[in-house]
Amino acid sequence: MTSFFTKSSTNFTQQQTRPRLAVTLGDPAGIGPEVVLKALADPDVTKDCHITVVGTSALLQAGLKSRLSEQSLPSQTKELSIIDVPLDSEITIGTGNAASGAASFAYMETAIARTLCGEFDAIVTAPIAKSAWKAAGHHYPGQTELLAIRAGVDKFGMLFVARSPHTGWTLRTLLTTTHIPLCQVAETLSPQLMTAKLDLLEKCLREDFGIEKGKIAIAGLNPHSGEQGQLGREEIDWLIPWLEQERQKRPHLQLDGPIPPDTMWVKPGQAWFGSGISSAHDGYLALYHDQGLIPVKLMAFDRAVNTSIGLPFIRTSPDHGTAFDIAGKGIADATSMKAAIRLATQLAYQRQNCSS
Ligand SMILES: NC(=O)C1=CN([C@@H]2O[C@H](COP(=O)(O)OP(=O)(O)OC[C@H]3O[C@@H](n4cnc5c(N)ncnc54)[C@H](O)[C@@H]3O)[C@@H](O)[C@H]2O)C=CC1
Ligand SMILES: NCC(=O)COP(=O)(O)O
Repeated sequence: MTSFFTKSSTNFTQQQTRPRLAVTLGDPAGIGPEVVLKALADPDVTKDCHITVVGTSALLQAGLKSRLSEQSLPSQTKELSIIDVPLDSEITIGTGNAASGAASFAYMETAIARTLCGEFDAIVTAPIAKSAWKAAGHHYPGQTELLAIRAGVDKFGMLFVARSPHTGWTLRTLLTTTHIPLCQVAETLSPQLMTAKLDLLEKCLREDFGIEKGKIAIAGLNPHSGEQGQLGREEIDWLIPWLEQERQKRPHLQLDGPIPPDTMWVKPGQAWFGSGISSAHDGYLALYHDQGLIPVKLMAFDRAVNTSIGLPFIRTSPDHGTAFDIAGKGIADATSMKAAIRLATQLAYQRQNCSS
């Protein structure tokens, strides 16, 4: 199995228990059911974990009967373990709306409640449409925030993890702010928020990826990190002083920054495509959604995994969305969903190792 881990072993032993994963179907009008079925048909993805699908059984049956069944899929849904969440209203494939939003929200609530009761070690979520949740009356910026609220945590993060198929190097990008309008980014960023995210990233590198003395790159906000105040003052006013304080507090870490946001991605790009792994960082702290996710998706759209850190359980998800434009056509690529299941499995084994 492809490993996301740089140092720790991923050779699972007989003594270890296969992690129990709840896999939600996401928005049923999107490609979620398709990528879940395709992932579950791959024995390399399923061999080290026990998967229970949380979603609408009838949808999976329909998926198996449709042209999706021309692909490699589990031969029958009875081979799958499913928690059936029936639909209240009919779904139109390719159209996210109140009905599809109500369904994907119900899948999440079911998976979260059962995980909090101890039934699962991890939740793997297929994508939802935030607008469909809103249409159904559920006002959350996304699944990450719902998970954090239900788990009762206020310090949590959205981390994207991807392993290069070219070099084996792993890109880890944490977003400081996530689903807010761009015009609110500067006012939302603060030294306190940055410290909270750095705490999460340091802990995650250490506990989940076995990296004790991490090298972390921190982006600037403005072009050229403000060009000494000429192109924006956030770096001078608080980002550089904050970073200096953090360097004193965390001498075991190498904290580089604020790195001009455009050039920050040159070294990871080289490490991803074939040169210069040694000068790349173990973690990248981006200040806002698109600053972090444009490079992630350029390098690794087909395989990056969105991981929620800071929760009392593991949660992973593919990096892509509902892809309504191709839903029902049988052409969705399940590589990122497979990577999400693999990473959840590996994190669960890693946590078993830590607690034994
Ligand atoms: N984790 C989650 O729940 C996420 C949900 N979304 C939601 O998805 C919805 C659509 O977002 P978009 O920005 O359009 O991004 P998207 O990822 O759904 O689609 C972008 C483009 O990539 C293609 N694509 C996406 N996944 C693919 C796959 N597995 N195989 C082949 N092609 C694929 C689509 O056909 C489309 O052309 C939005 O409502 C957004 O909020 C977006 C990202 C993550
Ligand atoms: N762009 C990332 C994203 O939309 C993740 O959303 P969610 O997993 O919090 O629903």
